[in-house]
Amino acid sequence: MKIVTAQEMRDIDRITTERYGVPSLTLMENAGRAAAEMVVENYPEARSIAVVCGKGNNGGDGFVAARHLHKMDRGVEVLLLADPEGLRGDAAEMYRQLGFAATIVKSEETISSNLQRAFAEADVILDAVLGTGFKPPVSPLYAKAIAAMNASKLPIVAVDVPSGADSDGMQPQSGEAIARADAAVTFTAPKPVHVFGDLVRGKTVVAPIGSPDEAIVSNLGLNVITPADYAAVLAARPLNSNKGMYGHALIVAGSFGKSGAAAMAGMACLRAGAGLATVATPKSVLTSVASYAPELMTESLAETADGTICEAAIWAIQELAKKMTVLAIGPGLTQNAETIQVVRELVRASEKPMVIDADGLNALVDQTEVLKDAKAATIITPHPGEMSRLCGISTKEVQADRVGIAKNFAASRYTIVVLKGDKTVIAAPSGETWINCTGNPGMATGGTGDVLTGILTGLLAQHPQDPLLCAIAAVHLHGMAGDLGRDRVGEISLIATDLIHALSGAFERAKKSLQKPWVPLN
Ligand SMILES: NC(=O)C1=CN([C@@H]2O[C@H](COP(=O)(O)OP(=O)(O)OC[C@H]3O[C@@H](n4cnc5c(N)ncnc54)[C@H](OP(=O)(O)O)[C@@H]3O)[C@@H](O)[C@H]2O)[C@@H](O)CC1
Ligand SMILES: [K+]
Repeated sequence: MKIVTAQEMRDIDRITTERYGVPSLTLMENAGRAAAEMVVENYPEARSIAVVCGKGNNGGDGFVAARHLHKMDRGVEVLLLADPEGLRGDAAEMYRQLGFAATIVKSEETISSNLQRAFAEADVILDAVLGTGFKPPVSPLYAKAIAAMNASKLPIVAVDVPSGADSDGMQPQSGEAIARADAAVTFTAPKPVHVFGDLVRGKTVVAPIGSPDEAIVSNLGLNVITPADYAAVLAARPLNSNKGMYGHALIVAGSFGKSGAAAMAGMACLRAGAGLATVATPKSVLTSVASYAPELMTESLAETADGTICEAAIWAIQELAKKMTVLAIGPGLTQNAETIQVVRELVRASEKPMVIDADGLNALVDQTEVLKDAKAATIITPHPGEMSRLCGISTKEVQADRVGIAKNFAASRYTIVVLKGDKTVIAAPSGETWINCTGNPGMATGGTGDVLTGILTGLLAQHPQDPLLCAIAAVHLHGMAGDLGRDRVGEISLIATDLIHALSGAFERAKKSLQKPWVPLN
């Protein structure tokens, strides 16, 4: 789904009205109704809602939401931070249609006490003070309203953007003049703040309000991953399926002391739906990898004195690869000099799509040109530290421009880059760029990268012709599995195998969300 700027959103709304004949009042009606429905769905127990409205169209959405909440038998108090005579256009019309009296709160002296009084009787606040039309700094009256909302203990649902936030901001935002938000409902398409702002603690959803897909254009060149973007990966299988239809993945991984990385990648690959998964691993660790799960096939490789894959194994791996649909290389390999040579040779010679991770990437430092000459599609999955080594810059520099660095590398090395971390960036050689919003800090634990490699390889085994589709699906589902695992065991206790166990739930959640009118970003 495209990310659009505030100005692009205004253009989209205008074009929807002018070219497609959808009245702007209808857009506002749909937006406000979606906001009301979001409140009821997220807080079904809430009986009383305080709707705080500014004087622009964001406030207009608030009036519509208030009318619908009232119809849904909720107690509603509208707090209008302006003179009703000052309302214009659609907002003025929706104010007329409200059907009950609003509380006018426009004095700086009394606003705090007025809002406190209203919030004492409410269960939820709907924040419709400022949306995409906000120009900093926040006026003193609105600042007091935002401070009162933030000081309350109530959950806050943001209409469009949290009030006081910069819709177009590409970095995390914070500050007293920005409303905190526990959920947000935005319209038509997300704005940069919804993806990069780190302002909404819970769910952010995008509600379609009437703009056709053709009207949604953006020059930002950034997309956020939603299940609809990888629906092909979620499709039901034909009844006459056999395992040969879903690919055979070869995962070259593991070393003495790091058999778990190989096992986890293999199991995640199977759970992602690969028809068959074979883990090729040094001879001395084969038994521990194989004992992890009976479904996993294993191949024993010649090894160095340190228990890592040795150069003599290259021929065997290449022979194995001939029978495979896709390859993954990297988890738990170590940086043994001989093992590095194995990686370089495999990447150079592979004729099958390939996922390269972890020590597979470390082996390519100063050798990244080899990616450019690869015979088949490659997907690399570096964390910021690995990316910094590949690019020869500091991790800080990588983190300061994650999108730019990933895009440049993808375009210059003809590889798909999955730059991991909070808001994983996926960049394709074509310039197409995606951002992921699923996942949580609990996933900062050993092995979650191996699980991602496994999921990605498993999807690639099934869709070897579309590596970008597999990359966006794998990253989104991996984050979702992390969220489901977190919900079960908590952020602190989450470990990588929890993600493997939660992967089936992630598939189900993604499939279910295809049926819903609102598109969840996280
Ligand atoms: N057809 C559409 O367009 C649709 C739009 N939709 C909705 O409209 C929203 C955008 O509406 P918008 O453009 O009216 O801007 P909005 O966010 O309400 O803020 C502007 C108001 O705030 C004021 N203001 C500005 N800065 C300020 C400050 N620092 N401190 C204090 N005040 C400040 C500014 O005052 P002014 O500067 O004009 O005096 C003006 O009154 C969008 O987010 C979505 O929710 C949906 O209904 C779908 C259809
Ligand atoms: K708002």
